[in-house]
Amino acid sequence: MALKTLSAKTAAALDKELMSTGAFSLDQLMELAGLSVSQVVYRVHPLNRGKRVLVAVGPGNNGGDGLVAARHLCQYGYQPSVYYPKRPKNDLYMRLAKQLEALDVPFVDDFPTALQSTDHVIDAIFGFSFSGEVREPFPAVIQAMAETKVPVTSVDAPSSWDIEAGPPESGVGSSFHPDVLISLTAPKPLVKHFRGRHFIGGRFVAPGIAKKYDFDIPAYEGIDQIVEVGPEGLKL
Ligand SMILES: NC(=O)C1=CN([C@@H]2O[C@H](COP(=O)(O)OP(=O)(O)OC[C@H]3O[C@@H](n4cnc5c(N)ncnc54)[C@H](OP(=O)(O)O)[C@@H]3O)[C@@H](O)[C@H]2O)[C@@H](O)CC1
Ligand SMILES: [K+]
Repeated sequence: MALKTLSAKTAAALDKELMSTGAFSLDQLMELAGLSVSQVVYRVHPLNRGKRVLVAVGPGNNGGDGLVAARHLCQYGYQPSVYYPKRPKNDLYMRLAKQLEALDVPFVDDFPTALQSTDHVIDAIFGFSFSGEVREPFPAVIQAMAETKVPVTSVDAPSSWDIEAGPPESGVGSSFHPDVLISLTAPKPLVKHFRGRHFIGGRFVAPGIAKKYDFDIPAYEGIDQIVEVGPEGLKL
């Protein structure tokens, strides 16, 4: 049986609820989301496969998850570098960037060049609030991720895919098929077009909230922040 999915609209409503009646702060949710992303990378790409991880960071909370993941990966012994071309002047994102600077994590300006000397990529450009055509400077970044042979892990959604409909039929993103996807709290409808390794993360949802929004909390084991599920979100 396939796991239930959350539309973009429902995912945004759930996010709001977690931070209102759920009493979480955004920092808390992002920390746990980013921690789960770092655990996926550790699972699919252990240190002995190469320590260099390039993180593509977008302007919203999906990007914030990427910044948090970069920090945890650095603490695990990886050598992350961060491409972060659009930096909103928002206290939370500025603090996350500063925490990386304190760890001497390099920020790179040229994504396609950085891609030539990395072992793994994290796509934290857009999540459930993405819509429309990809705007500058991201089309070339998405294209580079589509063409590279380096494995790519996408956070919550393959960036440029429509949250409901999946990959665009033509143009930017139409040939972007990441190797790994981590869906946060629950898969989005686009997952039916995804054929790689699929994980669920974001171990912070109370059963009452999952019931209200009609999705399943996966069976996390032990101290894991992630659960691997099968193609299309089928339970393994
Ligand atoms: N509850 C959970 O599970 C949690 C979820 N979390 C994470 O939050 C993510 C959702 O974050 P989010 O709502 O901030 O939006 P996100 O997807 O990062 O993108 C918005 C940015 O992209 C931009 N943009 C949009 N379209 C564009 C285009 N065509 N071309 C170019 N730019 C475009 C848009 O720009 P704007 O339209 O405002 O100009 C805005 O700046 C979610 O997927 C998950 O990863 C965790 O952090 C916490 C717990
Ligand atoms: K993404």
